[in-house]
Amino acid sequence: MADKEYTYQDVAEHNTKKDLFVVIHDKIYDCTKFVDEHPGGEEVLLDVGGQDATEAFEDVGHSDEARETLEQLLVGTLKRKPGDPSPKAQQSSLAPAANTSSAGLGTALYAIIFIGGILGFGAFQYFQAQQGKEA
Ligand code: HEM
Repeated sequence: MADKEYTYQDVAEHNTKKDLFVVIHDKIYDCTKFVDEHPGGEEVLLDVGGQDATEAFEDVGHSDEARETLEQLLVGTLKRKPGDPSPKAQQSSLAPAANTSSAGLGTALYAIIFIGGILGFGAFQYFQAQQGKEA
């Protein structure tokens, strides 16, 4: 059932609280059972019912747990037809991950430079002390 293909027109028919599909990253999710449980409220889900909710979903910065929940709601993939809206926020799904990892690298680099500085300073002090002894 999860590999069923839906067009935008098919998805658009599922836009009520009793029958609620959303499109996120070109996958179709059936939120009907989830709508009452959504920590962000039913209103926001109903707003994007039957439509592409990629941007709305990503803008909130949902947790990994939310993404796991999402996978359980998967019912199919989007079948694009000419003239359909273009994919939304495709890159932005990658951007936060890329940013996080580069931020992590940045911190590590600072740590290495900092430790390197301390080691260098220690060596310098040691060197000076040795020279002092010789003189
Ligand atoms: C079917 C898709 C969705 C799932 C599975 C889902 C799941 C969740 C989960 C588990 C949370 C709790 C916080 C977290 O773990 O990140 C959450 C919070 C939230 N969600 Fe969603 N969500 C979905 C779609 C949406 C959409 C389309 C919107 C539209 C704006 C939205 C708006 C919010 C907001 C505003 C919160 C924050 C609530 C708060 O912290 O008070 N969600 N969602």
